[in-house]
Amino acid sequence: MTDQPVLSLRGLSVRFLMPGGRHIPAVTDVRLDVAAGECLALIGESGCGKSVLASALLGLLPANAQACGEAWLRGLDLIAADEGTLVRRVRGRLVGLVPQSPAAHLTPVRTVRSQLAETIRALTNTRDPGAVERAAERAAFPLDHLDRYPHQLSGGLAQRAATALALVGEAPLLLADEPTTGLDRDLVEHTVDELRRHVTAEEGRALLMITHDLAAARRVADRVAVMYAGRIVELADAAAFFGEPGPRHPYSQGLLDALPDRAFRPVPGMPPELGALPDGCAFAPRCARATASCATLPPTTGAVACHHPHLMEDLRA
Ligand SMILES: Nc1ncnc2c1ncn2[C@@H]1O[C@H](COP(=O)(O)OP(=O)(O)OP(=O)(O)O)[C@@H](O)[C@H]1O
Ligand code: NI
Repeated sequence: MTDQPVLSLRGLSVRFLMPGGRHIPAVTDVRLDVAAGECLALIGESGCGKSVLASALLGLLPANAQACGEAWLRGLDLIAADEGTLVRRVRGRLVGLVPQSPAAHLTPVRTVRSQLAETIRALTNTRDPGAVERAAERAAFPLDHLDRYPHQLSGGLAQRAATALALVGEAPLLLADEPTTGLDRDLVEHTVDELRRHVTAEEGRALLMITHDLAAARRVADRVAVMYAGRIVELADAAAFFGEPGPRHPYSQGLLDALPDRAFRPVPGMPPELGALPDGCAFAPRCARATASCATLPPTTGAVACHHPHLMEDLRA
């Protein structure tokens, strides 16, 4: 195995072109790496750009979107790839997508067996019927449910079917966008544990998990990337972030304080309109630590984009 990251994002930005020549910057200047065997959780409030980033990696942005920057995966820049390359090499093969809503992602009129068989044929050229059962077993999908239709599955089993499909191509990057939405707590834990199980350095696989669910992120992530208004404002080791010394960006602290088992105090105010961002720090209007210096964009020194992040010493005090 090499030390090369599985995924390297360099200056990745996506903006939407709107009528009247307006632009909406949904993702701005994202730089991060995900290593083999690593799970990176991408967190942040609704509308901050998480799913747009995921769509950019799969070449599935809407027509009015413009992506720039680079996203390297096994020597291929996903942002520069044309549609043919995306179909032949990327979707399912380099990037396995675990969808947000498996029920909607699965084809309603076909059984799980037939959908798995088709994906296996398409991605691996295998017609061996045993391959379907092996694929189901990998995702702990029960074999006696293979002949069911998606609507006959519980939420948890639909999620496992979707995971089985995502794993077929042996993709080095698993991309999970809110894989636990609508599942109850036990199933959340089971689902993220299952995903985690497939992410090993030996297999050279990495997981980028987009989630609102900080408890799920805490359970499986090695590192956390916090997104605010399209930018990554903090990149941190998960143990330090969720445990001691805690997050350093005031927004990250706000997210954790909002948890029911912590202060249960929501981040004050609302996320900004992406089409009307302030010139400086986008979080400043909601930030108790904001000063005049926040009228300029914060530097990204270290892994925190903030003019006055919490200092490690203060957090420990
Ligand atoms: N087709 C589009 N046209 C214009 N703007 C869009 C379009 N799709 C998304 N956006 C903008 O991109 C922003 C980010 O959306 P995105 O779906 O990535 O949010 P998210 O972080 O995934 O939120 P959630 O947690 O609710 O899924 C939205 O707030 C919206 O302003
Ligand atoms: Ni989303």
